[in-house]
Formats: sequence, structure tokens, C-alpha cells
Amino acid sequence: MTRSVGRIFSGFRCFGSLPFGNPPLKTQCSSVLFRTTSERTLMHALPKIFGRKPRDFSLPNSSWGKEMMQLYNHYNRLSKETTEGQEDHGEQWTRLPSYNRTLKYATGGVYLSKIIQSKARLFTRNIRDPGASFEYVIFFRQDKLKCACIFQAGHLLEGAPGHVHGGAIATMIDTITGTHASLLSAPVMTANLNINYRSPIPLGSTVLIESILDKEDGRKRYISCRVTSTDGSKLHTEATGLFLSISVSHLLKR
Ligand SMILES: CCCCCCCC/C=C\CCCCCCCC(=O)SCCNC(=O)CCNC(=O)[C@H](O)C(C)(C)COP(=O)(O)OP(=O)(O)OC[C@H]1O[C@@H](n2cnc3c(N)ncnc32)[C@H](O)[C@@H]1OP(=O)(O)O
Repeated sequence: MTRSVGRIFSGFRCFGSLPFGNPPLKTQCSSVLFRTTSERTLMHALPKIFGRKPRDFSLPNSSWGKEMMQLYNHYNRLSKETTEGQEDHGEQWTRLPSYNRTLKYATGGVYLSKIIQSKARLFTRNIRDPGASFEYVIFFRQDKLKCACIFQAGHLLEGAPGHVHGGAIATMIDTITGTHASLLSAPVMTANLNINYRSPIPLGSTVLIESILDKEDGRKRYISCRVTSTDGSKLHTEATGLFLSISVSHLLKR
């Protein structure tokens, strides 16, 4: 089983270098199987009817506040400007789409997602109420040396009264640094995470989480991370993490 899963995963391994466009929902043979216009229309509507179109959680929704939107627009502009034919000086940013089961939308992942805990959902994307918990969007710089995440912490993430739970902050740090390491060499697992909490984050506020690649050494990726106010003036949290690239068989061990 491990070998066949490994074959499927060879598609998934490309995940880190994917252009993060739309996930491959349509079957390649659709134009052959569905000849008439009405059949084709129905076929295209089906995923919507049955809700199979994946929701991209990193797009704006009505819960996003002014600060969240301002920063989102800022990074979005930096993404668009460079794709409109300007020279790439390594400052080109790309928004990462975010699904509640990323595995499902990678090449061959639909089968793998059935084999590995089919009911599993990404921890940070499993609350439907917009704005209640983790609202975030990650952008990465094309040279992959840097990621930036805009995070708005909802009311379900309370730790100290009126402030964000340290575990929720750790979750976000693991998510950004883990995603960053995955972009460099998917799949990875967190081996070590060191966190210093410097100043509390008010519940409902928006913060900026930036990660940088410190060092690569064989299977090891060392990534550090800072959580600051959106203008960068106040340091909330800083962290360093070690991520190890793994083989898919590691995920199937019990
Ligand atoms: C996963 C797929 C990703 C797909 C891509 C998705 C894209 C984005 C989608 C959605 C975003 C979500 C992103 C979230 C990310 C979250 C990630 C997590 O939270 S993962 C859960 C928490 N982590 C664990 O449960 C690990 C438990 N630990 C282990 O499984 C193993 O210990 C592991 C894999 C970390 C290492 O085990 P070994 O057997 O492969 O390697 P050994 O031989 O032990 O170590 C190799 C080298 O690393 C050093 N090393 C290992 N652990 C270390 C440590 N803790 N500190 C320092 N060095 C360590 C060793 O000393 C050794 O070094 P020498 O080669 O001898 O120089």
C-alpha cells in the first residue's frame, strides 16, 4: 500500500512548486463525454450543486476588518504589479489559496485524501462562521525566502481575557513556518518550535506574521518568524522552527 500511495504522492510532491492556480476540478475527458450544450452546462454546474467546488478560505469575506483589507490589498497589488510584465527583482509576491483539505486538490490527492483519514480537516479552516476564529491569508515571495501572513484573530480564540490564546498564536506560527518549509520541499513535519511571547495580542485585532528562511541543511529547513502589529512597530511574538522533509511512508506509520 505504501508503494501505491507513494506513486500518488509523487504528484503531491509537486505541491510546493505549484503555481497555486485553480485546483483541477474538471476531468480531462469532459468535452468527449458531454457532447451537447445542455449536457456540458449541467456537467459544469454539478460541482456547484453538490458543493464540490472547494472554498478558498484566503479570499476576503464580510468579517475582514479595515486593517486586514488594507494589508491584503497592499500585498495583492504587489502580486499584480509584477505579473503585469514588470521586471522581477525577487520582490514578486503570490497569494496562497487555502482549503480545508489541501491534500484533496493536489495531483492524485483526491485518492490519497480518501486513504488518509477521509474526515480530516485543516485545524485552522474548520469553523464555518466567518471571523469567529482564524482569518488569515498567506503571501509568499517568488524566491520563497520570505512569507507574509495577515491574521485576524476571532472571538473563539480567547486565552487571557480579551487576548489571543498562546496556543492559537503557536498554531498560526506553525502554519506559516510549516507552509513556508513546504513550499521549499513538501512534505515536511515540524521537529522543533521555539516561541517567545513578548506582548499580548488583543482579541479581534489584525497582526502581521512574517517568516524567513534562515538555513537549509539536507532535509532540515530552519525558519524564523515574527508576529507584529500591522505597521510593524510593535513586536508581539517571535519564533524559530526546524522542519524536516519526510517521505510519505512517514505519514502512514502507526
Ligand atoms: C505534512 C504534509 C505537508 C504538505 C504540504 C501542505 C502545504 C500547506 C497546506 C496546509 C498548511 C498547513 C501547514 C501546517 C504545518 C504543520 C506541520 C505540523 O505541525 S507537523 C505536526 C507536528 N510534528 C510532528 O508531529 C513531528 C513528530 N516528529 C517526527 O515525526 C520525527 O521526529 C521527525 C519527522 C521530525 C524526524 O524524524 P526522522 O526519523 O525523519 O529524522 P531523524 O533521523 O530523527 O532526524 C533527522 C535529523 O534531524 C535532527 N532532528 C530531529 N528532530 C530534531 C529536533 N526536535 N531538534 C533538533 N534536531 C532534530 C536529528 O538530530 C537528525 O540530525 P542529523 O541528520 O543527525 O544531523
